[in-house]
Amino acid sequence: MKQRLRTELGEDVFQSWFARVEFVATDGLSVELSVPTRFLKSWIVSHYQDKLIALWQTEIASIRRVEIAMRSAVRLRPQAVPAAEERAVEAPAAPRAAAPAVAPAAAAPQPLRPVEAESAHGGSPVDPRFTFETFCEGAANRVAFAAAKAVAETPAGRATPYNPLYIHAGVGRGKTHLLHAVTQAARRIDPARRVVYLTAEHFMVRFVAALKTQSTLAFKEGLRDIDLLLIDDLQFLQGKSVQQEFCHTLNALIDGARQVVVAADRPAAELETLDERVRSRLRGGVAFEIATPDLELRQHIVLGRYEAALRQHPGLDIPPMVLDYVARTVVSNGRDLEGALNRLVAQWQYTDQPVTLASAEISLRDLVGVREAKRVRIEDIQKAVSRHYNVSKADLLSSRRTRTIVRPRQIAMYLSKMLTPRSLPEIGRRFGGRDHTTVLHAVRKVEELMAADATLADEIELIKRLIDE
Ligand SMILES: Nc1ncnc2c1ncn2[C@@H]1O[C@H](COP(=O)(O)OP(=O)(O)OP(=O)(O)O)[C@@H](O)[C@H]1O
Repeated sequence: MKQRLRTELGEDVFQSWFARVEFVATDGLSVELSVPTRFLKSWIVSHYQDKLIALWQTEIASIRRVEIAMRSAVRLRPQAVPAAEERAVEAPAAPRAAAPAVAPAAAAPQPLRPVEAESAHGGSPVDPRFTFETFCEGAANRVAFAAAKAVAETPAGRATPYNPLYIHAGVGRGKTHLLHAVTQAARRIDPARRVVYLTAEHFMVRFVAALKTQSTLAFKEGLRDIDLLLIDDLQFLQGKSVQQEFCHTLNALIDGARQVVVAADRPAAELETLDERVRSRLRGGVAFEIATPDLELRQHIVLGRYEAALRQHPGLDIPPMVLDYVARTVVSNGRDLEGALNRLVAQWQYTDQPVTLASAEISLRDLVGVREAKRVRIEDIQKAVSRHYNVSKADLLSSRRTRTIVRPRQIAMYLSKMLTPRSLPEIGRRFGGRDHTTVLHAVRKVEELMAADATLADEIELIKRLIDE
């Protein structure tokens, strides 16, 4: 993989950013890599995440995410990473390199620590910088924010009326930030309250480990004996037995008036691979969406980040006009805003050139105006294709082999593979229980036809547009 990166990116870029990246593990869905410094992590995440995913997918098609951990943050490390030490490894001898690298989150004026390692409560690590104080409130997240605060402030042994509280939003809009904030505030307000924050992946890993060591009873009891359980990235909870166990845990906690908070990237009803019992239990609670940030919230986030960066680099100088430009043009989410600011700080830090509107325009080219892609569902594709070709959805899913139906069906399968993250077997299931090889054949066939027939290619483009609308 390193060799491919080197070829794709060139020796210089590879040496600057990837020479010290190490492979840690993969579970087929995500790949974990590690890097030695926070800055390197933030840089790779904001600049190369998609490229890494695409490269890994050429090796393992099911890969959906690449996660980058800091090597030293994986294990318990009680005190701050000395920023200067980070810089010493990081900085390609540059005029402003004496200043510390910008933190990826809106740091409060406190010593920066790496993500808190596995907590004493046995949960996943939480980032000490993700607090209510560093979370910017706005129209997009006001209700979720208020509900999250109410959860944190509710005394042990009681639950809010939002139980489970289900928070959903597209990438980078602050779900994890909010869950970490609840976790930390709840522990601070009442240290006796048993609070456990777990990513769905961590939940799975624990469960599988408990199965291996035949300690599932201890695992179950451990989870049912807590006051507040927060589960992040629920969309990654895979596997029948693990979902059943999660369902039992949900039932036991909610029925016992213990609070549960769940975050995911889409509404519960759309978590198609999730056990129906879990979905229905989640629907029994209250769901709030965090919407895309409006201009006011984006300005707020940019200023919060800038102030945090200023505390680290007292000489930092990014003109207000440029900050405003970032807030006005990077419209997708908090993560991209953070990435944009990190880039400008790095530009200031390493180039010795003033940050101007013109230079910002160049360095933020790929972030400007990017809107979050609409999540497309297989049903939307089936609907658009049946409308366009005037065949019924039942025909698309049927085993009829008439040419007028086979072609639209193949096109619908092709679009499902192109526009959704669903796997070939799953698409097959959603098209009347077909085998994954049938879907693969459809994808190849449509690609072949499109290459030979420009009219068909245009037609498919048109259907895509209809789906987007
Ligand atoms: N309202 C906000 N105020 C301050 N920071 C924010 C806000 N929204 C997002 N961010 C910042 O953007 C970054 C991404 O947020 P976070 O990781 O919480 O997103 P997420 O919704 O969990 O995304 P994903 O689903 O990709 O994990 C974080 O650094 C977070 O601090």
